[in-house]
Amino acid sequence: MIKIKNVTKIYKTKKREVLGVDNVSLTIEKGEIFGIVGYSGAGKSSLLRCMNLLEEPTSGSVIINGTDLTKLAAKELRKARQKIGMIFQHFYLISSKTIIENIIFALKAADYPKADRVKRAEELLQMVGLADKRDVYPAQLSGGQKQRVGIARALANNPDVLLCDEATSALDPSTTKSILALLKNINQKLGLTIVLITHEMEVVKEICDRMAVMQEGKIVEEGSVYDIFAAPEAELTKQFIGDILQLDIPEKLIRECQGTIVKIQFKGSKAGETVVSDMLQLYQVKGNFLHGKIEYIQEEPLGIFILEIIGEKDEVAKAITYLQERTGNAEVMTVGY
Ligand SMILES: Nc1ncnc2c1ncn2[C@@H]1O[C@H](COP(=O)(O)OP(=O)(O)OP(=O)(O)O)[C@@H](O)[C@H]1O
Repeated sequence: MIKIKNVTKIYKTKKREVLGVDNVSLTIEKGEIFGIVGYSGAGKSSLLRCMNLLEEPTSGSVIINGTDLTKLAAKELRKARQKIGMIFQHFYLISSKTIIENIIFALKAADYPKADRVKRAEELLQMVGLADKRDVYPAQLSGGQKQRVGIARALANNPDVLLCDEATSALDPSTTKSILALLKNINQKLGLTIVLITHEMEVVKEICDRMAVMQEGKIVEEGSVYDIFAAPEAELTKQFIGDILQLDIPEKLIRECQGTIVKIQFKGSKAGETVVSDMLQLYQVKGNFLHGKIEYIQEEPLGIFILEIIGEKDEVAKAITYLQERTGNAEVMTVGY
């Protein structure tokens, strides 16, 4: 559906050249929600804006539904762009127009039949839960409501793709959740492909199917959100995930532990299994839970527990081997005995 092939974007300023996107290739399937994560300056916006040619790639191609946008003449490109909606962190609503007028404006720009514009705009407001705000001005709306208008406007022309540029970064956590839920709902109802860029791993965890991590213009890791959370490979990805899955235990508690401290990670259905109680029955050891949590990613559990194991050296070693075999992911943090 979206194929990015060897896209490079170099910005030429008076003094120097800046490499925004560095030879990125990426395929995003129809109907999926794809997240691109990275710190500020990583090249996320540049890459996203190359997807609808708001930024023209210096080299490489952007193929959407089989059409290479980089090869289109201006008129054809305008037409192709109508099938790519976009929402922004700062909404960009027209302050002198009411909510419905904002949407009608977008319909007009896309040559939507005049007689049907009001009906279509009302339908869109209904879809984003703002039917009652039809005639108010943007200044009278909260940030979350403004973003809902932004979404309605982006959907005006029945796009196939929705590009989201830090769409929730200006919103508080609970409004963020409601906007993400709306995006997910639209994705499922309309089969819309959504690409979002964010610096918040929480956003990706909440709604994305697959993701890529960007650094210095390049993609350093790519895969399903669950697999990346369960086993991140790149150092940067580990940092991002650490913010969510970090289990901090006070130093004092670690010092006071006599046993061996082990961190265990459970994937999928194993998160609910009785691995630890089985281990306690099989080996002459005692166990204390020091910390633990289960995150649900794509509705699949990913559990992390920190456990103190106390007993004779050999028994502890056997118990740890057992945990390793059962979970595939048991890491000794400090050795006790
Ligand atoms: N119009 C421009 N002119 C010159 N350099 C630019 C331009 N736009 C972006 N850059 C540079 O390209 C690099 C990538 O920027 P980009 O905005 O794509 O990153 P980002 O990951 O989206 O960061 P942020 O979240 O801060 O926007 C940065 O070094 C940035 O300074």
